Amino acid sequence: MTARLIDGKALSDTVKTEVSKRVLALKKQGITPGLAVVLVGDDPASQVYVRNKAAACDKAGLHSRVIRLAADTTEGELLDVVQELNADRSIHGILVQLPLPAHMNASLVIEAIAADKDVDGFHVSNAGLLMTGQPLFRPCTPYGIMKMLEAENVALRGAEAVIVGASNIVGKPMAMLLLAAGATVTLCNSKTRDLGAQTRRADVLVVATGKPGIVTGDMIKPGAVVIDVGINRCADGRLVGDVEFDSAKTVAGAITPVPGGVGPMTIAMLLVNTVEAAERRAAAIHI
Ligand SMILES: Nc1nc2c(c(=O)[nH]1)N[C@@H](CN(C=O)c1ccc(C(=O)N[C@@H](CCC(=O)O)C(=O)O)cc1)CN2
Repeated sequence: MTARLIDGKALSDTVKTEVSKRVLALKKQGITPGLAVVLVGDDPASQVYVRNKAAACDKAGLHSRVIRLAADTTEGELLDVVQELNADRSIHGILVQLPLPAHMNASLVIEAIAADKDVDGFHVSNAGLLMTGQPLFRPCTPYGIMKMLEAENVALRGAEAVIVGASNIVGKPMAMLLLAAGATVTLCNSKTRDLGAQTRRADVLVVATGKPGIVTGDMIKPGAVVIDVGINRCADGRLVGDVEFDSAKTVAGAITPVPGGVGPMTIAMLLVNTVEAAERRAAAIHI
């Protein structure tokens, strides 16, 4: 058996085309959705992601503003930039690219972003709204995964969903979205005993640990849908996921590739959240 490939690149193009139609409708009302991306330091991967976010905005007709700050910027200086963006009417969405340099408290910075511009969905009030089933912004990676599962017609009601990795930006919000869709959710972490015993129960398996090859084919239930969130660069320059692709594809029913799976969907859903923020503001003006 060879698993069906879930093409995140193709689906992200479809989502971005939908976004550009919504942007056009807003422009007819005199509103151009604006996204501000703040990058602190010179992490090479973050630079690529930020460039790709700005390019995706330009292509879909959104206004983007990238603010690049030196690695030795103080937390206070960064908080001042965030406050300026909170007050800027041309900006509907703000994100601070993670990871931040070690001398900064990421939670403090995220909490400084106005919750109604927090298009990453990381602010505590947005995490709370998601947890209580009234999401304002769904975090982009889990939101993109839900879109992929929907596009693949994966039945989630009553399904066993196992998530490996309990981060605030992927694992925990993923658990909330799958739970809301009716799945029975198991959230594994680095202390989980006998990880394979958990993953082998999964109809839907999401792996987001940053550990290349942590899940191998023998840890997957035959026919399962496997979503690989990991993006790890090997010494030879190749990108690999957290799932050992060659052994997994012989067992899974469907699997996301790396690259070309979850990553492109993260950026597409960021555009969706930004347009939603602009639409909400437009609706508030017209009430
Ligand atoms: N503020 C945020 N920081 C980070 C987030 C986030 O959602 N918000 N997620 C990740 C990084 N990330 C977006 O920022 C991201 C990662 C990967 C991709 C992507 O398209 N990957 C490509 C491969 C790209 C490459 O060549 O390196 C793929 O998988 O096909 C997009 C966005 C951490 N930080």
